[in-house]
Amino acid sequence: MATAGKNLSAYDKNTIPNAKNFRFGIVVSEWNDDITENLFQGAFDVFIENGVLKENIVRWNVPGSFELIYGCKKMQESFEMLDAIIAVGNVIQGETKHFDFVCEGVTQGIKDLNIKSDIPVIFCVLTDNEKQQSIDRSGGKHGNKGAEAAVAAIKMAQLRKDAKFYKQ
Ligand SMILES: Nc1c(NC[C@H](O)[C@H](O)[C@H](O)CO)[nH]c(=O)[nH]c1=O
Ligand SMILES: CC(=O)[C@@H](O)COP(=O)(O)O
Repeated sequence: MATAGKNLSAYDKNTIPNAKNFRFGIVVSEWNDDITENLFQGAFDVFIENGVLKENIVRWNVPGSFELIYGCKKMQESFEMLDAIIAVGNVIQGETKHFDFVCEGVTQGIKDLNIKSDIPVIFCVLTDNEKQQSIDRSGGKHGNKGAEAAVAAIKMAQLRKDAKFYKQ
């Protein structure tokens, strides 16, 4: 189902573990900050709704989505107690192929971070053909991708915790 068929902000609280003991990082791209700020707020609000303490949410900013890779890597290295990180960005097609390279680079880079580190990085990067699509997915008619990312972060933090338990 495409995004157009669902509300990105909708989730069943009964399927979400209580997150009061989890600690999260959010790395936010400053490109298209009118969009990325809404994505950040969507994620932040879902964390608070599910019991995360404000002092357990760390935010860093980076210039653009391509820098999310390095920013998330350094956050993994700097805060080993984090349970998950969300990478927040918004890439919008321009006149050239730069869009393709930024999107592919960020996608592969964040994938690599998930392989190399024990702290999961959630992909909250909108890769849109036009601005209206970004507006629609950052608190508009299709909900907020940031909310969806926070739900994923909580679920992955719980999976990571369960995996450590079974490894004992
Ligand atoms: N055009 C967009 C960019 N471009 C900038 C790159 O992300 C990067 O910061 C630059 O190439 C320097 O390394 N970034 C976005 O996040 N969104 C865009 O639409
Ligand atoms: C994704 C981009 O870097 C892009 O928005 C830049 O625009 P352009 O391709 O017109 O240089």
